[in-house]
Amino acid sequence: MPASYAYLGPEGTFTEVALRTLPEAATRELIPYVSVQSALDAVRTGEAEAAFVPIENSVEGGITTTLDELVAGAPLMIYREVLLSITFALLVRPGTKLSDIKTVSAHPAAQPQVRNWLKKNLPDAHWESAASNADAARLVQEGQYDAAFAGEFAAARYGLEALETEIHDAENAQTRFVLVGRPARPAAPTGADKTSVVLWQRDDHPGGLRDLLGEFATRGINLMLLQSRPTGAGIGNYCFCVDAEGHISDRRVAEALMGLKRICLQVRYLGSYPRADMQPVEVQPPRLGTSDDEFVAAADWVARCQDGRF
Ligand SMILES: O=C(O)C(=O)Cc1ccccc1
Repeated sequence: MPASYAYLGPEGTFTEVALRTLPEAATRELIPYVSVQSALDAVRTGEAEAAFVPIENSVEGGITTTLDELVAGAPLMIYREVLLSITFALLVRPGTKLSDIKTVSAHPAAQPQVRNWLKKNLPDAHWESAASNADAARLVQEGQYDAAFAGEFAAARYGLEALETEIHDAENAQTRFVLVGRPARPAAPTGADKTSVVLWQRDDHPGGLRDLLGEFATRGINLMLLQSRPTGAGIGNYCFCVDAEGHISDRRVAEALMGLKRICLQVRYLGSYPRADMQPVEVQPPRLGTSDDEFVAAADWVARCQDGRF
């Protein structure tokens, strides 16, 4: 049996479409799971080699179920990311008219992307959350709901028709997906990489978050995501999910992680992987002293001082 990738199913999700854009997916068995949790569990138990799940969208931010799964439990690592532009179709059983629709369903992350359209076109329709957009389509096929927001491509799979297409409140809405596996040596740097970590503060004090962010700022590292998630230990207790430009093998990134390790209660490394947009990482101001060579030279100098060879 070939190694398998678990993904947020059932068949016909945006997740499946995004997964199939990865060359390595062609050589794996792709297995749909009913939820992000179950797909990631399959990785943790060794049932699947990796799982492919949505993690962030440009309209609403982080997909919290995915972030929370990565933050807690046995450590996992992000290997790859994919960006997909998203527009929704309104899928119904053949013959259904707009005026027949009393209930609509989709994944919760779809709601902020279709809210204005719904208000204008179906102001009285009742929203029912589904485990995924394709699952909403499946439930429409079964007769549980009247309409689903999903990819137009899901219509054929579930015997539905698209009453409307190209539904999107925000232009250029994109969703980011990640391939998650068990911890392993990160892939070699490409020059266009990002590094994901979760940070827990040691204590609550004024400027605490600034101290964490300062470890990146002083080394010229730009951030691409900062999302706080409750730790579950009471109101006001948060950890921070951070995506930073660069690879752990870049000296400035490694030094920032060392700085964070010293000042944080806990740091969870979630991986270094190529950016989907393949934009080369440019060191941000302060540029002075943030290149690999300068870190090496400075470390050499300290070693020579310690040796009395300066
Ligand atoms: O992949 C899907 O179809 C999902 O249900 C997740 C999702 C939700 C909203 C936008 C893109 C992907």
